[in-house]
Amino acid sequence: MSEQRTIPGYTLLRPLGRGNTSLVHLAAADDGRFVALKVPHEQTLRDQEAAERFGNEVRLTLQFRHPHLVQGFAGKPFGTNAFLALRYYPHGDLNKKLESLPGARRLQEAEALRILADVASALTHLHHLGAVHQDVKPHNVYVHEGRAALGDMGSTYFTAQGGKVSGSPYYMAPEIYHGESSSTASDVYSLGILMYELLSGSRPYTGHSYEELMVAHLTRFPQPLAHLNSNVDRRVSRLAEQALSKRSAERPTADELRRAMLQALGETPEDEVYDEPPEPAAEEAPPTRKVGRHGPAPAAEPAGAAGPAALAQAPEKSNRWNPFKRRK
Ligand SMILES: Nc1ncnc2c1ncn2[C@@H]1O[C@H](COP(=O)(O)OP(=O)(O)OP(=O)(O)O)[C@@H](O)[C@H]1O
Repeated sequence: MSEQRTIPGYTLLRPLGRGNTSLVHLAAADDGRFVALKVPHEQTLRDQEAAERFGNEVRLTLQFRHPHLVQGFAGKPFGTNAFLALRYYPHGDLNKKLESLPGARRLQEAEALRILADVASALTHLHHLGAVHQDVKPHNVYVHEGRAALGDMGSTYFTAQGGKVSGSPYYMAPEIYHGESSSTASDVYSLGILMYELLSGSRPYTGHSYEELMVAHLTRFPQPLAHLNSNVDRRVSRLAEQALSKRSAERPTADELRRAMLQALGETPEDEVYDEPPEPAAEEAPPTRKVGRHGPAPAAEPAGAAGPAALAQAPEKSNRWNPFKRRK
């Protein structure tokens, strides 16, 4: 069973949680460090699209460095020993935290603003690098001592290179429901939903099915945040509403949201500092594929294309591995 696999260099201590793609264990690395060790399910390794998604998460998590992105220490993108060693968050993800709150899923105002500012900071960084996260939601936010980090790079892609459109129905922007490309503005929409959720205690759009949620995102308008929580800073409330604009061009940037949240916390926002040069442009920029976890099934892999096993053998800098490159 995948759950029993051993990963050289780590001692598995106990399971932390199970997702669709992987089982996550608390593990001790040989250097003594505790990590959250993600090990893909056997099923994930057998399914080409799922395996590539895991490989994508490993590569990008190890590539990005930012105080508000979950840090990756080591990993192997493909093969039977595939894994990803991440910074361990003892309290788990933000969704768990919200579920454990008595009564409404509502945090203290300052705590919510700090988490949101940190997530906006992570998105500002990714967007600066030309990347779109595509899965901003409480399940993918980790909090320790009041500070948040955004995780799960499985669906992340560089816009210059294209990627599969994806998202989670409660947080997905109207253009994605329409089958259009995602963009940095789609991440801002998801962040807008998260702002509503954390600052009002409930999501702006609910539904019992994908279709109900789609209708809500495409046709309804949320109540002003200030009506749901009169304590919310006016500018934050207005920007949250703008972040949920049906038209992506009318949404603010992640950096505008970050600045507004910090100002609401009584701070003077500083510019984000970028140590990392932006990713060099791809030699070829294929159009975004309009498929994904919530879209139509992707086209079958043509014979002869490099599969996960072949890609696992590829050297780090080889042109053979590029999760965003369109396979002909
Ligand atoms: N760095 C971490 N520290 C502590 N717990 C973690 C960490 N990463 C993941 N977990 C826990 O493990 C569980 C599964 O993680 P996650 O949802 O990322 O799995 P996944 O299978 O990769 O995701 P998906 O379901 O989106 O494919 C979650 O409940 C989460 O709380």
